[in-house]
Amino acid sequence: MDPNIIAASSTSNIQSFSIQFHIFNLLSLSNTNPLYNITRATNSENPSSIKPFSIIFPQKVMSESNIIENHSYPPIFRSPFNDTTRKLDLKDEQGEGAESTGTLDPLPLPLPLIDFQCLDDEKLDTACKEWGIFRLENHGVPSSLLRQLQEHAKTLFRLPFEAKQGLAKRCPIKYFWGTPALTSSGVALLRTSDALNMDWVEGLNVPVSQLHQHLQHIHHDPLINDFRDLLEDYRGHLTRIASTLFEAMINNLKLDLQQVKPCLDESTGLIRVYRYPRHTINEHVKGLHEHTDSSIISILSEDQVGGLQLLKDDKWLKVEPIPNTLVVNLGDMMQVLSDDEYKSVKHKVELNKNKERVSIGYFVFPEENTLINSSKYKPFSYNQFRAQVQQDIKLHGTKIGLQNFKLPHTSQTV
Ligand SMILES: O=C(O)CCC(=O)C(=O)O
Ligand SMILES: [Fe+2]
Repeated sequence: MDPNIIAASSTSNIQSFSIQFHIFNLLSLSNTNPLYNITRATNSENPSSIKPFSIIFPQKVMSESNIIENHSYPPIFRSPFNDTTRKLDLKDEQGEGAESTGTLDPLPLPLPLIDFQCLDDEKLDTACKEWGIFRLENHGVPSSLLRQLQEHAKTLFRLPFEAKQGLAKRCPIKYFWGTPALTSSGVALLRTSDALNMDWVEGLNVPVSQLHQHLQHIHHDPLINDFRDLLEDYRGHLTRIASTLFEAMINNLKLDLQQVKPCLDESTGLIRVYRYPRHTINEHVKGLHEHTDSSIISILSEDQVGGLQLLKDDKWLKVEPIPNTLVVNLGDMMQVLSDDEYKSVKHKVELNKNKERVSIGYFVFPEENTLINSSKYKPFSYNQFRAQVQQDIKLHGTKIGLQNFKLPHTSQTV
């Protein structure tokens, strides 16, 4: 057994008593019932199975910040409290788990670097064809804005889980966890209770059109007001960046900009703020499982922890975080628009063993009812595509995506 593990239920253990007392005090600061918070964690999906406070607590994660972090996580992510994860821990002890974030720890490979101030069309075209993802520098988003967004996001994520779940009322910022696949009202589409198959991520979903509508409302929590203002500022920058990149790509593809303009509809923009918990279990647990984005363009800013990986030539490659740069990837809709010349890149997020990670994604889509024409796919609207994806997730637990729309004579995928 791991020597760092103690039984917190042992009353003779002075250290464990002081930890219980400390947790009690910390959680009493919030409006939630601290005992409820702790005991409920024994079975997150079934609150009726509340058990007394009797947990195994690894000493190495006992700092104050860890305790705050733990009670802010969705219960199933609080690994020391969780039966499922104990089973997984045992696998680790038996050598089946891995110390690293994957059995094959991929090498970092520099992404193509695009200078937004002097856009090089040829370089951009090659990056879109060969990679479907690139790094953007000199994008004009102030580093102070990126820093403030990260700081505010971290503060919000550290709120108790129950407080985050209550965010929804009269607020465009909605909390989710366990899957980023949401209905248009922001509710999780399908969340498995299986720890191995869920996405170990929690997030805030912000449709930018709603951000606009709520700008005049004063939320009772100044933290939310400030965060909303920062997001609005960020939205302005990202719509500018997305539309400039889109125009350059359309130009490179020799398409008629006027005709395809509705394929980038600013009002469809979504901002997703994610927190990935630290890695505590084994390499099978993912922050986000392998997927492609459904968007036209996705733009990511991240802290310095890292975890994003992309599939290139059948190999997983690590994306290294570089301060003040953005990572841009193309989504399924851009692949269709380009007749498969550009790639909707497969990617995933691995968890870090020691640190949690915060990233902020911006996703923009075609106008809902515009038909997207391509020689490789039957014509469809983004509305139809999204409905199909949602149906596939409900029926098969996973997105099938573009394969559903491919014309028979072009079954080769990129
Ligand atoms: O957090 C990240 O690095 C990636 C997020 C992502 O892939 C997504 O939201 O689709
Ligand atoms: Fe993604």
